[in-house]
Amino acid sequence: MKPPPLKDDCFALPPGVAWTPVDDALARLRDRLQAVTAAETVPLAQAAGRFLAEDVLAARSNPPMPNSAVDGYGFAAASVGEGVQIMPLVPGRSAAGEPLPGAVPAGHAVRILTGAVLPEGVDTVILQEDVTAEDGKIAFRGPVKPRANTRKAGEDVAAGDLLLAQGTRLRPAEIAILAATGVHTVPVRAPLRVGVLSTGDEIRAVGEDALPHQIWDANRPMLLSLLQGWGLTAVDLGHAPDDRAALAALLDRGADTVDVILTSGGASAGDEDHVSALLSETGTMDLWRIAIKPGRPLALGLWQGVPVFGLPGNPVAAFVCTLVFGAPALRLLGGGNWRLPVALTVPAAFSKSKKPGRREYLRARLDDTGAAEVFRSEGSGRISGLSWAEGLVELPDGAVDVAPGDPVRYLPFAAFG
Ligand SMILES: Nc1nc2c(c(=O)[nH]1)N[C@H]1C(S)=C(S)[C@@H](COP(=O)(O)OP(=O)(O)OC[C@H]3O[C@@H](n4cnc5c(N)ncnc54)[C@H](O)[C@@H]3O)O[C@H]1N2
Ligand code: MOO
Repeated sequence: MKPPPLKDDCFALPPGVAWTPVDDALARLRDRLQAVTAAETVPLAQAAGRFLAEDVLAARSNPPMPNSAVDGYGFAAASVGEGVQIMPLVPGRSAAGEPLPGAVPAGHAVRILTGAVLPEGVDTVILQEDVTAEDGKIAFRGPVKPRANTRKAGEDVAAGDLLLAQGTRLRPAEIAILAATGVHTVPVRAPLRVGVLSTGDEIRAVGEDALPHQIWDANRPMLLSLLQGWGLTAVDLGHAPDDRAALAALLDRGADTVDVILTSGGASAGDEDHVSALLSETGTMDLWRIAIKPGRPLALGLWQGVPVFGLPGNPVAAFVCTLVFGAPALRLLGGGNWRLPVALTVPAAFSKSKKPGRREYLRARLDDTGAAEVFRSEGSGRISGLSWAEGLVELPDGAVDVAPGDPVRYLPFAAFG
């Protein structure tokens, strides 16, 4: 079942807006985007990493019956007083998977193992370390706390409880709770297919020969591997020269095979910026001039109903825009909940005087003391700095003077996606 398509004007900005603050751009993406992938039911073994297409209720309680949390002896707390207690043991035992048939009479105890169902007449368990067992009897010191060392039926989750909400990503912990509560097939979204293409006459594909005025395509392999790391289906759509027909053909191919397209290069308004030009022709394009550094030009549009993120060509800008805007947007498009990365507040290991007007993302990593150091250059073509970095320092939209020791927001790369 395929959800309805996105609206033609989903990326429209209010008229007269010049520089869109990052938070406004994010709010707009959150409001305008929705799941575009089909819902399907898959066995739990194939559900890891997927987003739930519907709320899921627990099919059974966890645990299903009251059981023992320890290896020891079970009895009714009501039979236990203060001081030394001696209790006869009933024959047999209750083990996990092998419950004791029948009841344990008042004043009697039963051998019980971790995970075993509490037999009728047992509500409390004493640790075997606290007991002397001899000649079919046990001795221990009272009082005991009623229900000690036991787990109530449904104390974790009760049958019929809302287990996981629509849009939840199924991580190992979610897989475990689904398995434990008897939900063995799950309604999930199909994996989001994201196509990546590069543009520009200067670009040569990895493995091709490059003349001195040509450069190898760094963005496409970078973005494809970033998307794969996020558990998305990354599809290589190739490279288009600065030629509108060739680019249109690649976009057509993308529209037939993927759910979202990321392009890099040609996003601004230069003579050869065909991504923005083509998307403008379809009438669905909005060039978002976002108050962000790096990554100012971000062209957003629909190509035959498929959302296109026209990323800037500079590799650092393409990477940062994919993290800042792509990660939450792709999550929504794939059926997930809106989620922004959680920043750590850490001391700065650098100084910087920042002008007002746009939010800045600096390539950064934490030093031995946990302070954020930043790459020596802010050049948007300096790919080596991305490799040096392990995250980004986010400086606010307004002016700020950062001195060593001042708190700054640090976003580890792992916090995105
Ligand atoms: N007059 C202005 N010029 C530029 C502005 C501006 O505001 N006014 N902004 C600059 C900034 S900032 C960026 S970022 C770029 C973005 O422009 P495009 O998206 O049109 O990118 P291109 O011009 O196609 O490429 C920019 C740069 O990146 C290199 N590149 C492109 N694709 C790849 C690739 N796949 N792998 C590696 N490197 C790539 C390309 O060769 C250029 O050097 O515009 C600025 N100009
Ligand atoms: O997007 Mo540009 O590379 O901001 O610096």
